Amino acid sequence: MHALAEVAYSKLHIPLAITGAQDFIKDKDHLFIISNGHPILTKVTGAGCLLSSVCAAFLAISDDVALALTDAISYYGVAAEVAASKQQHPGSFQMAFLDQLYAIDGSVVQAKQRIIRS
Ligand SMILES: Nc1ncnc2c1ncn2[C@@H]1O[C@H](COP(=O)(O)OP(=O)(O)OP(=O)(O)O)[C@@H](O)[C@H]1O
Ligand SMILES: Cc1ncsc1CCO
Repeated sequence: MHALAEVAYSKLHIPLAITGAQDFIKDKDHLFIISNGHPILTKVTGAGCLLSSVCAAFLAISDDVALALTDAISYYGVAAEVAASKQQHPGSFQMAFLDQLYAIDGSVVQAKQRIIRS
């Protein structure tokens, strides 16, 4: 994935995000690697589509695409972790996740986010 991010950026020359167990955000100056989230997200249809919408919301209020994507994806992953600590089955998790996207604030995200900058 790290190599894919580098190759994709070298061809496209636009900021990009590749999501999965780890998330890679690449632009001209930065590579951010996020290790938040939870495997149960793969059991919920639309988790990637909803993340795209969350990214759009963060991008709408930021001048820096890579930083906005990093903030959006780490927030999303932290919300999933908190929700998964409360609900372990996909249907209940989906509701708990939506609740945590509403409930968590910046201090929770800052305390739990795992981001490597390189
Ligand atoms: N194994 C995992 N562990 C932790 N987080 C994960 C895992 N897999 C996906 N995620 C998280 O789930 C979210 C959605 O990413 P994912 O790569 O699953 O999207 P997608 O494949 O495009 O989704 P969709 O199935 O909706 O098309 C991201 O925030 C990502 O970090
Ligand atoms: C293809 C598709 N249809 C509903 S959700 C989804 C995946 C995007 O998250």
